[in-house]
Amino acid sequence: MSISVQHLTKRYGEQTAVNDLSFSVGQGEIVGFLGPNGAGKSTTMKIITGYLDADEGSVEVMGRRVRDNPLETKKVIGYLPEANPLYYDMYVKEYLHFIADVHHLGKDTRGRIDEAITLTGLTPEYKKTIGTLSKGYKQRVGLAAALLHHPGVLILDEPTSGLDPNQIIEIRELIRNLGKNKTVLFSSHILQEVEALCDRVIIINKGNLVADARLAELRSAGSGKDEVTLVIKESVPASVFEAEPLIEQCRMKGEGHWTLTTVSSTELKKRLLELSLQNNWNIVSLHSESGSLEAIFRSLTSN
Ligand SMILES: Nc1ncnc2c1ncn2[C@@H]1O[C@H](COP(=O)(O)OP(=O)(O)OP(=O)(O)O)[C@@H](O)[C@H]1O
Repeated sequence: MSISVQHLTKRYGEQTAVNDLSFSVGQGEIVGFLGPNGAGKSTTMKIITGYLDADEGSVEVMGRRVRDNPLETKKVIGYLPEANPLYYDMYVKEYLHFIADVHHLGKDTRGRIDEAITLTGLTPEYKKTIGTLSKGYKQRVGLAAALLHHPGVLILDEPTSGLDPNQIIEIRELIRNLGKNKTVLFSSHILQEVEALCDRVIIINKGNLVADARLAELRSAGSGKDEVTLVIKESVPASVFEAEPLIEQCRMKGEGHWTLTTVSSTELKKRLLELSLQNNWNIVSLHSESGSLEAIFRSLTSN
């Protein structure tokens, strides 16, 4: 196993941020680490990378126990923290030199920097100071810094957060390429991204593991529940849907925009058409989806 997390618990004062969490990631896997805000993802990643100590449990990365060998483990891990701390006054190459020195890369420094710049697509921008780069390029600098020492494991905390759609696609491609010969654990709130990049997901909620499965397994496990999206021009109270036996859960996503969970989308759509006739609703759209990652994520993390 590249990463093995065993019974990890981390408390901040009274709050348990990570609770008896266990999972492992095999060599060469790209695994998505999901959970709502505050679920404990960053805390777990900081413990895996040796930047934070756990209260209980243990972590091994490529056979090294993180707590016993923090320096040794840092050599095999490339970490992109959520905040991506960078020195904005430094030139890109200057910063990468600084990181290379931290890793004692010695005579390999130049070659490694050029390689990381090429790999992360920084070539057109590397002559600038970091502070003048766009957010997407700053993220590439963080990734280049994480790659310099040729780590076998990459831990990326929300690598595409705050980027525009083009940058998201570019960074995603980059992660996909890096994942060809590295183990990658990355956190994200973008479920399509997770679907595009990985076969397996680990989902936590309030510090607890709620799913650790291949996407295909999750989808078939969740396929007993369908989601129907109804958009109507009229504004109606939730009680209209709550009174319907076919509807297990209703959520308003916007004025007249409803997401309804049911065991039978076919039956529910028929019923919604009846309701729209009875109440003179103007339907803008009515469609269903079964076993979407979004629906599964919500059902696992909604308490
Ligand atoms: N240094 C700290 N001191 C006290 N509480 C903390 C600290 N760091 C995190 N927490 C709390 O621990 C919980 C888990 O936080 P964490 O940042 O690990 O969640 P997350 O899943 O990464 O969230 P997000 O998706 O919003 O980044 C949160 O309730 C957070 O407020």
